[in-house]
Amino acid sequence: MPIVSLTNVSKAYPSRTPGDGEVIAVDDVTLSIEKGDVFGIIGYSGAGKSTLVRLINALEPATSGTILVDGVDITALRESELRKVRGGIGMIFQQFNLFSSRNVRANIAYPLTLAGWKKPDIDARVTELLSFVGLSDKAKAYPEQLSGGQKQRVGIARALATGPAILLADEATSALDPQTTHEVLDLLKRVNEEQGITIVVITHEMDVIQTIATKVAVMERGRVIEQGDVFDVFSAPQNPASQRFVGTVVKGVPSPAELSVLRERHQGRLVTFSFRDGDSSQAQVFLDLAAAGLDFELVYGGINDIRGRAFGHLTLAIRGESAAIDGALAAIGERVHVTEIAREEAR
Ligand SMILES: Nc1ncnc2c1ncn2[C@@H]1O[C@H](COP(=O)(O)OP(=O)(O)OP(=O)(O)O)[C@@H](O)[C@H]1O
Repeated sequence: MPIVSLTNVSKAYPSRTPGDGEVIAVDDVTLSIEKGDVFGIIGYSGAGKSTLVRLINALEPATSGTILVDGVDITALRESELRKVRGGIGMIFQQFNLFSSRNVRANIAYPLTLAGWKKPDIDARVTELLSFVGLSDKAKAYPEQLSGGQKQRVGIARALATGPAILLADEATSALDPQTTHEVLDLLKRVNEEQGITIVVITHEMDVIQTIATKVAVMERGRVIEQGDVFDVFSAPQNPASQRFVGTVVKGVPSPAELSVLRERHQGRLVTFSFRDGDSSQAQVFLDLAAAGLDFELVYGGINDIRGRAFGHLTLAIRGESAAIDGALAAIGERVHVTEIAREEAR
């Protein structure tokens, strides 16, 4: 059973511009998140990601549709019952949202105090969490004495304090440098793998998804335009908007500017071969082209790794008789994805 499931969920807000009608922030979204997933939600600013998370978190009511969290329809609950649902969901934020007047230990203890835990139990739990996030030596420090990465570790410890089943991360690494981002992502991976917590990651940073997510949903103008296994969406995105996103992080696909440079420098037809693990080997492609009597050179390429599975793109400039090229590409196209990105131009 999914831990979170949305069916035809929409959320409309009155527009911030008076007299301007409504903004449909989330538009007819259906998705399910399985227990143990690291589920990424990506999309440009304004796509509706934060609104979607506020709906899952029961911070806002949906305008229509059904939202099940752990099998409970939260759209039908009263405020007192919603509070219980929120207790099972931890949240971390881009700006960390720590209390600057409290030290690290007191920040992490805060939700436990709210939940009515006894002092010795709080102390033991906070000590355990400090060790899990690697900040045992910072218990007495104040947020302003910490680096961004350390602050987010405190945020994670605080979010985990009451033992939630789900952790929502809203742009949790967007304020961090790349090295610190990777340390925080490693910690989130441990939260998922060692504690079995389902994580929902909202981000506009594709490499965050590539590093930790198992599933991904791409949002555009309130809608989910593509969703699936990260490997599938990244290695063969179907929707043009997802292709644009994925193109920003996937190695091996020339950008339009790079393509015109390639076009300038190399004669022949420029063809990209896209490989996914299990497909026919790159060597076989070269052998097939050679067997067809074609002349070719490798002009662009790259291999990507997503959680141990590889895919890649190689662009070749192929020269020879047009019919021979067409025949070879048709035969190779039976086994690997072939995209002709530029034909020979008259020079
Ligand atoms: N309280 C609100 N009142 C009116 N409009 C809102 C409100 N909250 C969000 N919106 C609008 O809904 C749309 C989706 O916003 P949302 O913040 O969910 O997008 P996002 O993908 O999270 O973007 P960002 O990354 O910039 O936060 C935007 O057009 C936004 O202006």
